[in-house]
Order: sequence, then C-alpha cells, then structure tokens
Amino acid sequence: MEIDKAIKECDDRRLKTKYNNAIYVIQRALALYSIEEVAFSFNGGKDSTVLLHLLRAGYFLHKGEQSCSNECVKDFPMRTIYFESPSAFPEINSFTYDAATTYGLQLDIIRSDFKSGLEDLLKSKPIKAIFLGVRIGDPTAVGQDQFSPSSVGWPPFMRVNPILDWSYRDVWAFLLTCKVQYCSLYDQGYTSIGSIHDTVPNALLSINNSSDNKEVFRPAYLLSDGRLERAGRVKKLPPSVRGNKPAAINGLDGVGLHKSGLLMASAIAVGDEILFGTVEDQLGPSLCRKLHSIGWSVSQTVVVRNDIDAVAEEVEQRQSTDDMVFMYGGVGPLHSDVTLAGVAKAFAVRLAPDEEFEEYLRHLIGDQCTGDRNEMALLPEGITELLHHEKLIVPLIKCKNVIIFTATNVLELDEQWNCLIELMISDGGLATMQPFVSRHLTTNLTDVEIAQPLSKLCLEFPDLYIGCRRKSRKEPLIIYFEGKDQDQIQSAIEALCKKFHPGAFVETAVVQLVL
Ligand SMILES: Cc1cc2nc3c(=O)[nH]c(=O)nc-3n(C[C@H](O)[C@H](O)[C@H](O)COP(=O)(O)O)c2cc1C
Ligand SMILES: Nc1ncnc2c1ncn2[C@@H]1O[C@H](COP(=O)(O)OP(=O)(O)OP(=O)(O)O)[C@@H](O)[C@H]1O
Ligand SMILES: [Mg+2]
Repeated sequence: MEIDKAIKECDDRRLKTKYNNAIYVIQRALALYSIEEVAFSFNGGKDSTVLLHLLRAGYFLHKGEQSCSNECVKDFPMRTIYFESPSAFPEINSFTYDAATTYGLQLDIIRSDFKSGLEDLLKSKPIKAIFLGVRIGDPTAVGQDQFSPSSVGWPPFMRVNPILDWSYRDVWAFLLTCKVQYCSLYDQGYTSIGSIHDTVPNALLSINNSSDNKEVFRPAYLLSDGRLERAGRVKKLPPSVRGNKPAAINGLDGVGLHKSGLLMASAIAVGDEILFGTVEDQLGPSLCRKLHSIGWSVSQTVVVRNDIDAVAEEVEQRQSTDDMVFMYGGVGPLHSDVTLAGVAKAFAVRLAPDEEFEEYLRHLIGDQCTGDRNEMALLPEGITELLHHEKLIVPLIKCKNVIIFTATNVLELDEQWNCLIELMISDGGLATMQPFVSRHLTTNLTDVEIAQPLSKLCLEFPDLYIGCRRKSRKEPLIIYFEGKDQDQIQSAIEALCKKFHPGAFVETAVVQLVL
C-alpha cells in the first residue's frame, strides 16, 4: 500500500509516530464498527485529505489483518459524505469530486446544513461513527477526544478524530512525504479553507512583488509558524463590535460591547500569599489603570486561593460575564501553580502538553523540560492560543477570553501588557475604546452638607462615575468625576458648583490615562 510504504521508508520519526497512532485509532474504529456503520466526512481540505489517505491505509491494513492477504484495495468502500455549500471555493469542489473519482469513493453529496443533513443520513443509513479531520486548535475541537460522541442536540453517532493531535507541520509532512495531490488553493497561499466569504490567502505567505503590483503568495507548506494557520480566515466578530468604530485591536475575537456600551474586564490574582497578607498585590491596581487607559471598565478584581476548584469557579463566572478576564499568579511547575489547571477545568478541557510552548521552555530552561516531566508545558487543550511578541521570551497565554500573564512584578507586567497592546493593534479585531478621563475637586464642605446634592447629581449624570474619598478624616474631601465624555464631566462639575457658594471647590487634578 503506497501510503504505508512511503511512511515506513521515510526517516521522519515524529511523522511515523503520528501516523501509527492515527492508524491505530482507525483500526480500532474499524474493529468496533462494520464498514456499513462508518462514514468519512470529506470536504477537500488539507486535513480531510490527510484523513482520506490514512483511512485508505488503515482500511487496507485492516483488510490485510482479516484476510491475511496482501492484495491491493482498489476501491474504497467507506461511505464518504460531502456537505456541498454554494459558498464553497470552486477549487475545493473540483478537488473533492476528482479525489472521489481517483480513489473510488462512494460520495454522498449533502446540500443541507450539517445537523439536518446528518439527521436525514442517520435515519436512512446504519451509520454509527463518522471520521473527521478535526485537529486540536480548530475551534470545533474544544473538549473533543479521538472518540467523542456527537454533542447533545445532534443525532447520536461517534465522532472519530484520528488526527486530533496532529500539528500543521505534521499535516504537511504527511502530504509531502506521501506525494499525494491536495487542493490547488494551498499552493496559492491559502492555509486553512472555509467559505469564499471568510477566507483569503494567508498574508504571512505574501511575496512583495512591486514590479507588476500583483500580490503573489508562497505555498501553504512554507508557513513556518503553524499557529498562524488561520490568519487568512476573516474573524467572525459579533455585530456589536462590527457596528462600533473603535480603533481596531486584535486577535481577541469574540469580544462584544457590554450592555452599557462599555467593554468590561476583570482581574483574577491567584495566590495564597496575598490572602495571608504576606505579599501585597501590586499587579491588580496596575492592571486596572492599564485597562482604564484603553477605555475598558473593570467589573471586579479578586484574589483566589491556589486551589484548582477555587480558580475554576471564579474563571467560569467571570469569563461568562465579562468581555475579557486577566489573570496573574500561580503559573509554573510548582505544586501551588494551579492557574492553568483551573482555567482548563473552567472550560471543561484537559491540560495537555503543548509542543510549541515546550519549544519556548526548552530554549529557556533546557532540555529536561518536556511535556511529561515539566508541568509548565501543559496548557488547556484546544482553547489555547499563544500570543507571540519578539520582546517576550515566553508568549502570552490566551484561553478563549482569558489572558494569563506570567508577570510576577509590576515591571514585568508593564512589559507583557505593552506587548499585548502592540499585538492587538497590529492584528485588528477587538476594540480599544476612548479612554476614561478623571477630574478631581477638593472641598472643605462637610460630608453632611454635600451628601444630598451629590446623590442628586449622580441621578442627573448616570453615565458618569462620581465618587468621594479623603486621605484622612482631618483632610478635605476629594470628589472624583470619571467618564469618557469630557463635556458631560464639565456639565456635572458646573452643576455641582452652582449648588454651593463660589470657591467651595478647587480642582486639584485632571487625569487622562493614555497608552
Ligand atoms: C460530520 C460532522 C459531524 C459534526 N458533529 C458535530 C457535533 O456533534 N457537535 C457540534 O457541535 N458540531 C458538530 N459538527 C459541526 C462542526 O463542529 C462545525 O460547526 C462545522 O464543521 C462548521 O465549522 P465552520 O463554522 O468553521 O464552517 C459536525 C460537523 C460534521 C461535518
Ligand atoms: N463541508 C464539509 N463536508 C464534509 N466534511 C466537512 C465539511 N466541513 C468540515 N468537514 C469535516 O470537518 C473537518 C475539519 O474541517 P476543517 O475546515 O478544520 O479542516 P479541512 O477543511 O480538512 O482543512 P483546512 O483547515 O485547511 O480548511 C474536515 O476535515 C472534515 O472531516
Ligand atoms: Mg476547511
């Protein structure tokens, strides 16, 4: 069998291991289910092309085991389903049809959506398991294993994902080693293919060709950083963000404006030492100022124990209510470093060794740092994105809308924050908002004199935050006006001054935090 032979003859040990594991999964599935009970979900993409050839090899080996013969399997008897959509690339359609002819696939074309298409298919056919080319890192891989029952609300079948743990590099190593055909779009700079409406060539493969103004792209297999595979996929932003016109910042997709028109963040510190009072938390206040400076509101800062459940509970709560959650503390290989485990638990995924992260750590710590032995290389599986910046020796970790800083002091936090903001600005996506302005008035009036007029003022200006504090009981009262609309702040200050005699208030500070 040509695929099996090509892999056995190559000297890429990593590819051989990945291949053997995938074949093992396929063979287990074929032992569990009859050939009529399985189907292959094929869409002409690179991942499903890999799977096509793995299934051909796996089926051949399975038959060989059964009949003890070595004859070649010409046709591939597994039912193959293709959900054809009017917005598919013509190149994807023609590659899918050509592959079906070349490899004798029994192609079922389905023209309805995935769910109803599968409902109809399962009513009429005895299908119990479907092979998919889903890989960790795909948005749909979250929480999946190599064998994962379909989700609640979907018809019942087993999803079999033989290449779940394959990286972008593994996919191309396989396709190139086996010298099999793949869709021509991958030679034109496309690295991950969705519909014609949401997919463009990956800008990282662009070759500057100033002579004829035509943009040219290198082939997909030359993308050196597989983490950027989806850079050619247009981000699906919620309408609230699309409709607003804030300066674009980045990669933190899925962030929407809060009900109040504000972007809301929270900060979670993980550390018993803060709760014991042994160490003072300086990162929380610094983070609040930084968030304010980009116009975000902070709903809560909280300190939790070094306990996986305590972290998970807090993250689960905050990530569902806030647009972004920022965490610090509890990251590392020590017994008390439970932040990442807590995040994984909050999102109901496993902690798994992350190859790319391991590579960074290896540079930093040395060779003894591998996934099994060093828990630092374990990251929440399928939901983690590493945010790289040349100034950072280790990338920032982002799990959905949770950003985890590894900073242990304010200076390190400054550095990581600046990199994060730079990445955001260069990438486009999320919003930096108009920053907050804060004006402070000082007065010798007593609390009793000022209490009622101030509470009325709060009702008159509901979009402003109006607060009071004094440095000591003996010192004058300071009134804070915080908001984004300078005119509104001015009106509120004038309205307050009018209620008292001239000179009752002295403005002591105007603070505008800027990036
Ligand atoms: C054969 C097949 C089975 C699927 N099973 C499920 C499932 O059990 N649960 C689910 O939420 N989505 C399921 N999906 C949908 C995918 O997770 C995902 O939404 C789909 O591939 C669309 O991705 P896109 O939005 O990037 O185009 C299935 C898709 C296919 C083709
Ligand atoms: N329209 C479809 N018809 C059949 N199967 C599909 C379809 N869309 C997705 N799938 C299944 O989901 C898997 C994952 O899709 P995904 O788009 O991530 O990968 P791909 O298309 O194979 O490669 P690429 O990431 O380059 O687009 C596919 O390999 C295939 O098994
Ligand atoms: Mg695709």
